Amino acid sequence: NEKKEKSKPLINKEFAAARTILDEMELHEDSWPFLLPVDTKQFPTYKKVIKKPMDLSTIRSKLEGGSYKTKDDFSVDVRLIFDNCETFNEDESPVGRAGHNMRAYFDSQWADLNSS
Ligand SMILES: Cc1ncccc1N[C@@H](C)c1ccc2c(c1)OCCO2
Repeated sequence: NEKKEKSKPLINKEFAAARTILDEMELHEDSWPFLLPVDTKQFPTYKKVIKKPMDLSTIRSKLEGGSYKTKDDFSVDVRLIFDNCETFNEDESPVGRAGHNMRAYFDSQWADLNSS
């Protein structure tokens, strides 16, 4: 029977690439809704509706803290931000639009990284 494939450690090149994409996303003008965890006192229904909250500061802590074993683990958390955004926000709202813009930006950066 197949030995379970252990996930590879996030090698330095992958770590550096993920960090660069994260740096760029934090600087994007549309990142403001995603910089910090959603304040559940400000949005009391958020915790009930969104089962796995995620934001850029949490991803930063996980990346710097070695929580991601592969660059794809990192991308799963990034996409979770935008999926949560679509669940909770109207497409035509400021936050909804920002989420679509940020997802498109990430997808483009991610494609470049994976084509290089
Ligand atoms: C990504 C997201 N999804 C659902 C709800 C909130 C948020 N973001 C917060 C930062 C946020 C986004 C927009 C805001 C705000 C806070 O506070 C008041 C005015 O508008």
